[in-house]
Amino acid sequence: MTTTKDPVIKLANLRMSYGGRQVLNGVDLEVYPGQIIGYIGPNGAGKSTTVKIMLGLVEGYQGEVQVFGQHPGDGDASYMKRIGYVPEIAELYDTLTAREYLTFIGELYGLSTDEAEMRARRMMTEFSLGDVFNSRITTFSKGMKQKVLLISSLLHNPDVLFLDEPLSGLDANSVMVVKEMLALLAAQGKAIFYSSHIMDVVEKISSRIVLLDGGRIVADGSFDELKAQNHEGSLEQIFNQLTGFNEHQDIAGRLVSIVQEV
Ligand SMILES: Nc1ncnc2c1ncn2[C@@H]1O[C@H](COP(=O)(O)OP(=O)(O)OP(=O)(O)O)[C@@H](O)[C@H]1O
Repeated sequence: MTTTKDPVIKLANLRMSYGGRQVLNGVDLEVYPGQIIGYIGPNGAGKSTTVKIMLGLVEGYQGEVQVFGQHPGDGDASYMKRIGYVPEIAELYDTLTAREYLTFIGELYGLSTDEAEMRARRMMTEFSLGDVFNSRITTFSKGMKQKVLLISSLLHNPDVLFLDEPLSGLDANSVMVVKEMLALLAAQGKAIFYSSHIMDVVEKISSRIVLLDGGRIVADGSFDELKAQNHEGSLEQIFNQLTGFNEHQDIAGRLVSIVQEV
């Protein structure tokens, strides 16, 4: 992919092993402002590991990692203020109210208390959660917690967003709001790393799709480019083809047989 802008993220020959087992086998990737990267791959492909390395949460990798020209783990974490992160499994502080939690997160990202609280309140209201701003997060439904997480990743107006299954638990109306919001943010120059197993959403929202399999990038391009290269109709079919998976009917049949055995 060619562009005149500098990459916000650059990975070169990124490798990582856990206990002698290689989980990243040389990942090369440059991400540019305005891109929505659909970052996909089978379970265990290495998606979360890559993201955690970029966030400075995992060390011990080999190869080159640059985020806004900085190297994670070099002691200067100032680039983190330009990043928003929605993890797949979140450690929300359930005993706090949404106001307390979001104000705390906003302050961590360098906002004043008043600014963090005001921005959080306004975003909560837009997500129809204005009435529960002062309620404890422990009382929230899964979708409500997901909205709080999304808000927490956006409070400080980051330049790069890492989103892992960001639509998890959201109702159909909220899904439309978030998809539209991501498109608007990308149009303003934000780079968005969108990791999900929901292929039809990835297909629609991504300007570029990166498919990781076995710790390697096996496809990188727009959906139309991948379609032209693979002669398949949907991203789900391209995913199946590139990851060599064509056994879903056999496996489903065997599972149903087991279910029916008793
Ligand atoms: N802390 C760890 N210790 C040992 N192995 C790990 C650790 N974290 C991840 N792994 C292994 O690294 C491989 C890649 O894991 P990773 O979580 O990056 O995959 P993923 O692509 O995000 O998968 P999923 O789609 O299931 O979330 C897996 O085989 C996993 O078991």
